[in-house]
Amino acid sequence: MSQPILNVRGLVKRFGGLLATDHVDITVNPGEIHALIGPNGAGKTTLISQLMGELKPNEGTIEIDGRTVDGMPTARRVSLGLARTFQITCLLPDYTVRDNVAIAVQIRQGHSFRFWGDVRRENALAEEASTYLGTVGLDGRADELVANLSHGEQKQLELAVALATKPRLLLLDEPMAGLGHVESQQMIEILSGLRSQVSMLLVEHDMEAVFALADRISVLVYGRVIATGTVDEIRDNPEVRTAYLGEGDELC
Ligand SMILES: Nc1ncnc2c1ncn2[C@@H]1O[C@H](COP(=O)(O)OP(=O)(O)OP(=O)(O)O)[C@@H](O)[C@H]1O
Repeated sequence: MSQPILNVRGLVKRFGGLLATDHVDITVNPGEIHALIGPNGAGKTTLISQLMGELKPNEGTIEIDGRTVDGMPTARRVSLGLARTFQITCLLPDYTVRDNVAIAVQIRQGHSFRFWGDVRRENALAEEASTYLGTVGLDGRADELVANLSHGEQKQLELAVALATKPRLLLLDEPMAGLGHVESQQMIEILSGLRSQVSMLLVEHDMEAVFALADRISVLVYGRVIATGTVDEIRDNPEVRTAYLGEGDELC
């Protein structure tokens, strides 16, 4: 079997006396969507922040495509193919949809944000940006200001911005958060369509989305991975039911 695109071993993060990440082992294989679920405060966002290099672990090691990235700054991890989306969108509201993606393309190409004035004149940037907007179903909204987008459209745009960095592994922090049913279905379709292009670690509370998308699921409780398995294995796991949902509840 080919080596994992992400290999995390024994990752520990302490906030004072709180063990937010408790010796976490997790892998994401090429082409895999690996969902990470768990109750509020389980440590999911803390884990993603450590993968991106935004938070320094106390112990453990992280490999991307067989390469140890411990101590590497975020920008170098991005250049190795890591990208994240956020629970709360992180976009430039006063710029157009296309410009938000074009800026990400420009930064990927090694230009600094301060050369932003050139972006509008750069047709190649705009064309590449349009490709990513097409992938997430926003091609018809390219000239709209971000501030005028619905919450669901902003989530789609954030995904396009992440794709513009040409990631090999996408870290998705609750892409369904705040979406209505129709928008969630749309996001599921978009992510499903991306699975041949990019591996994903999907942090999500929406179990319908998790079950529709995940090849494997890991369950995090109080910072510890209590189970990893296929959708069926996790759905039928009594420890998961008890720890995650409480006795008697169903993972539906
Ligand atoms: N910077 C910080 N300083 C101190 N404690 C923190 C910090 N960041 C997170 N925590 C704590 O670490 C634990 C894990 O938080 P985290 O946000 O990673 O959980 P989560 O699983 O992402 O939760 P949610 O599903 O609500 O987003 C929580 O108890 C949280 O209060």
